[in-house]
Amino acid sequence: METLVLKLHEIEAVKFGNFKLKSGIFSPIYLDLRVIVSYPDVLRQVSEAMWKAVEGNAKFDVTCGVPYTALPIATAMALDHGLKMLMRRKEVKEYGTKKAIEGHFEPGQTCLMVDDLVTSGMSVLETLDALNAVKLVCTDVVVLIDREQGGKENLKSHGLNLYSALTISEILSILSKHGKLTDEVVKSVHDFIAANKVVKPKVETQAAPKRLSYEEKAALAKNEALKRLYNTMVAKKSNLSVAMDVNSTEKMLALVDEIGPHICCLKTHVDVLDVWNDGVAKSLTDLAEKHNFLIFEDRKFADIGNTVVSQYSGGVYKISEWSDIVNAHIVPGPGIVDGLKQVGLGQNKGLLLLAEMSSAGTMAKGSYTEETVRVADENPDFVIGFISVNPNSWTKKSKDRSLVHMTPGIKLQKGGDGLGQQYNDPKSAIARGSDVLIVGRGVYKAEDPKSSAAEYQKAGWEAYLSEL
Ligand SMILES: O=c1ccn([C@@H]2O[C@H](COP(=O)(O)O)[C@@H](O)[C@H]2O)c(=O)[nH]1
Repeated sequence: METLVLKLHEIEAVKFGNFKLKSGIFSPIYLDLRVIVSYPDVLRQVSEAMWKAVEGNAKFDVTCGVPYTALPIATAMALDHGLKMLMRRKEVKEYGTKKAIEGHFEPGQTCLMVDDLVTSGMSVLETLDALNAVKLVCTDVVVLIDREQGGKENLKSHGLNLYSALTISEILSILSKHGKLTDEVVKSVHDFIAANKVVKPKVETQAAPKRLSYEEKAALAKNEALKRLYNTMVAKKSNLSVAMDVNSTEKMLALVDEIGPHICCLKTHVDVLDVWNDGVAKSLTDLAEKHNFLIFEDRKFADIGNTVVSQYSGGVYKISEWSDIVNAHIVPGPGIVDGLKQVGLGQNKGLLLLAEMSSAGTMAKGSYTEETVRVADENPDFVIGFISVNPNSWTKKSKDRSLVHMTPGIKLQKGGDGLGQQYNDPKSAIARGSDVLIVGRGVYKAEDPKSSAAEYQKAGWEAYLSEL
């Protein structure tokens, strides 16, 4: 440790003088660990010293560097000890994945936070918030230097154990022993530290808002179809919606009868069927009654208000007569919601807005997704929720916690279909804030669609219960 401290002093990562801090106060010591990236031997010694401080004390699945100074340190530690590492973004991008935490992990895994130094613990607590928001569990933090200004106590009060390779007192005593500091400087630093203890960090952690149960959402719901959906989910212990995208009407009806007991909602694409008439519509609504599920026609309306009125209520399909839920893009502007509402509200129907899509390269993201929240908030009587993929990353902007998130692109095995579809497994989708999982080929193309529906029902429901 002596060699490391002398080296840190030599490269001016630890400096003594009279330094104006961000807070405006003057400090006789200044720590600038950013410079160690220019000294690979020091970087390795630092990461090794930190590893020794935490090794055997903390149990964890992954590590996460606190941006920015600690990122190279965490990387060195990960490389030398074969640790899985995550990175926190300070600025969440408006494009791409919009992830605050980069890297692969599973919700519920434990994460060791890696920082360069701790004063009050504020930056660690900000990272803790970001990690907790994606359901990572954190109990331990490792730093190179504890400034002994109250950070350890503050972190403890948030349930975090702090491990440090060095304290300011140890640095002072090593440098003084080697004649690098006068007694006067040592005393001024001790006095400064004692006089500048930070008892409580100014930023309190924001616990991730508790997820509402389906019963709680039902109680808040302002729309009849939405209330019915949640009540059905609770009664059947199912958050599964099957997308029955087969072309044969006969096969569709037979399969729906088989899987009916396992679903809360059937999703249809009426325009892919080979036969459609009032009799088929009647068979479908009879099955919905027999097995107690709602019907969601995935029509994805995208026209002006006047046109969608006809598309929803008229034509060959007369969608409003047999479906409980439809969906729409907001590309045309709010007039599309007004048009659909004119038809559906009086008949207790509900509308989902396509906030995100599961397909690669989707344009439904960023400010477009956020605009759907605004449109939903303006129509609480008719808009019942969203087609979404990663709702936890943007729903904080919504006032209405009753809204439902229905997520397509679900399969027990992650992957794609070669045509842009991107699959997530039920557990990760629910952890990202989804309420209803939409499964198509995973069920209707399975060897035994009924068993497959039962399997997805169980996986989805267990994932939901584990989040409460
Ligand atoms: O973003 C979206 C919106 C809708 N879908 C529809 O969901 C199903 C998914 O079927 P799989 O066979 O499970 O891929 C299908 O009806 C799509 O039209 C979607 O996938 N993504």
